[in-house]
Formats: sequence, structure tokens, C-alpha cells
Amino acid sequence: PLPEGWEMRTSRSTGMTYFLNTYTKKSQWERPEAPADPGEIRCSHILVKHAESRRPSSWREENITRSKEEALDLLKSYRKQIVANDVPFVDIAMKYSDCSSAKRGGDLGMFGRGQMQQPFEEEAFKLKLGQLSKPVQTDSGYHIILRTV
Ligand SMILES: N=C(N)NCCC[C@H](NC(=O)[C@@H]1CCC/C1=C/[C@H](COP(=O)(O)O)NC=O)C(N)=O
Repeated sequence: PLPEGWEMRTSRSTGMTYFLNTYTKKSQWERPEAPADPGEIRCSHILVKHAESRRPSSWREENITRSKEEALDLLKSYRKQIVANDVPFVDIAMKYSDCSSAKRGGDLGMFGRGQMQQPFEEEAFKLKLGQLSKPVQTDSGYHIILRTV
């Protein structure tokens, strides 16, 4: 079978088979070996900042003083509640995320490569639709990422 995100088409003019990336609508002659590059994805995240965050302040807390270790432990406890289906991701994001996106349940909107900090981008583009990442560290703090589109 074709890797995820690709469709096989037949060229009307030449009758030759080509392959369509169903996300970007780009086509190619070569049979793809890897899942189609989505180009842009949409994610929500929960961010827990700490004293060494690049901006140790948020809508929740004027001056964030928790340690990196405390931040990671806190984020792991949130992840556990979400994975156990005890609390919806959006509820945790709205109450506890140290990012302004908390107001939107953690939604960051659509983004392509080159927009987010590298470690975040790397993890986000690996996620399958609907998948929740493990904790990811950026200069902002620690995140868990949910791919929604
Ligand atoms: N395109 C959208 N929706 N917004 C622009 C994002 C800019 C980007 N932001 C990040 O990389 C951090 C890590 C992933 C999410 C994110 C959110 C940060 C985290 O909080 P802060 O450390 O800034 O206080 N809050 C907002 O930007 C960047 N290149 O700095």
C-alpha cells in the first residue's frame, strides 16, 4: 500500500501513473516511500514554565519560580490525567498552561516548519493525527503537544 497521505492518480494526457500528496496537493512521478509531508499542521499544547524559562511569567503567574524539576513533574502529572481520560486536554490547558494559548484550550493554530522552536517543531511534526507527545523541553519550558489537524 501507499504510505499515509498519498493517492495514486493516472495522468489524463499521458495515461501515466503519478502520486498526489493529499495535504499539499503537490504531485510527483516517483512512488513515495515515506508518509506525505503535511506542510502545515495544527497543534494544541500545555506549557509549564519554570524559573529558567526564557520568559518566566504568564497570565497565571506574574513571576514563575518553580524549578525545572518541579515543572516537569507537574507536566507529567497532567499528562497522566489526560492519558487516563480523567480530565480532557482542553480543561488542563485552560487551567494550567503558562502560554497565552491557554485561553483557546492550548490551540496554536496551523503552523509550518520554521515557526516554532526547533525541539517543539521536531516533536510536533512526528505526531500522527490525534496523538499526544511525551514532554518536550524548549527555552519556554516543558510542553506536551496534541496534534489536531
Ligand atoms: N504561531 C503561533 N501560534 N505563535 C507564534 C509562536 C512563536 C514561537 N513560540 C514557540 O516556539 C513556543 C514553543 C512552542 C509554542 C510556543 C509558545 C510561546 C511560549 O511562551 P513564551 O516562551 O513565548 O513566553 N508562546 C507564544 O509564542 C517562537 N518561535 O518563539
